[in-house]
Amino acid sequence: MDTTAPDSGTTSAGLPADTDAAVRIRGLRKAYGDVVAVDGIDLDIARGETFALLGPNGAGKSTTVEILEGYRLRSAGEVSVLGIDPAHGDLDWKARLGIVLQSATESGVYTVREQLTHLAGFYPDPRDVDEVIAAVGLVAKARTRVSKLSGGQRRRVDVALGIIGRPELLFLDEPTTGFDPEARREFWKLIRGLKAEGTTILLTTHYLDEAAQLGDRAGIILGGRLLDVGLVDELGGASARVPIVRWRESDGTPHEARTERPAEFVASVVARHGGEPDALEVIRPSLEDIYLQLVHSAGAEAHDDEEALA
Ligand SMILES: Nc1ncnc2c1ncn2[C@@H]1O[C@H](COP(=O)(O)OP(=O)(O)OP(=O)(O)O)[C@@H](O)[C@H]1O
Repeated sequence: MDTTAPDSGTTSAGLPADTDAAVRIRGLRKAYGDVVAVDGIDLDIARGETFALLGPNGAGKSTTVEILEGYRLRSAGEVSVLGIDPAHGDLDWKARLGIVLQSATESGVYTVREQLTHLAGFYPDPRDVDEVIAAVGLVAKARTRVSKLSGGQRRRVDVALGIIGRPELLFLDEPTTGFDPEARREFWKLIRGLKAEGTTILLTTHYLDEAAQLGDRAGIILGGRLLDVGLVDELGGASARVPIVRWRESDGTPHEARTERPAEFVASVVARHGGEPDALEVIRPSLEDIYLQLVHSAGAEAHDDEEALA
């Protein structure tokens, strides 16, 4: 499986300066005592790309992302983020990153505007505070203390804090948790705008529709390993995307068939029924369907291997 971005060269030794790659990861491993959280990941993320890192709870997403952000030290492997090893990233390097962590903002005594103005002061070329407040939909709350905001509104403050410094690379760790559906769509618009400006984005999310909406490519991580990486529209390969026809027989039994020729198949079901079958639908598997399929079959394989060893 090729997990590297299509336009970046690979090397066997070291991590040469690669102007196209915002993130380069080779053989990344992280163990917490006996727990191996990340178990040999290779991945490139190209500049300007939006990459969605997906996987179940405990798969190793946050550990990987925190190593890239310089918050955690790796056990082994090589990593380069904007050309710098995050284990040795200085303040200039940090100023080029935007980070929206999983946990929400705590500094509740300041207003939204005060907090953003304060943080903007640390960056060489920050965005306009009021523009950012408008972009995250908090104009009406700009003078409100963060402690008085709802959970979803605080999350919007987190996103605002993550983008105020005009980052080259933005890390979004489950950014829309707690957002109402309209706010999520507004957030997607904001992210598309950042992408259009050339921002590289690494997104982790449990909302597969969000990954499908925003991601150019996605990777599925399970047990600390990358199970699959590809263009969002191609993940899982062609076989995972074969249309599904569902209908109910006259005795009420539900049926499902996968076919490359759904129209022909439906015609045969209609002919057999002598009319419209109950609850007929033709669907193309969504990213969520494909994700669940991949994660379940990898889980089943791991279980079979364990049984064979027992
Ligand atoms: N500080 C820590 N000490 C010990 N084990 C840890 C620590 N942080 C994470 N782990 C373990 O490492 C594994 C990967 O955790 P990680 O937080 O990276 O997963 P995740 O994919 O981000 O999960 P989630 O979707 O729940 O956020 C888990 O088994 C977790 O229990």
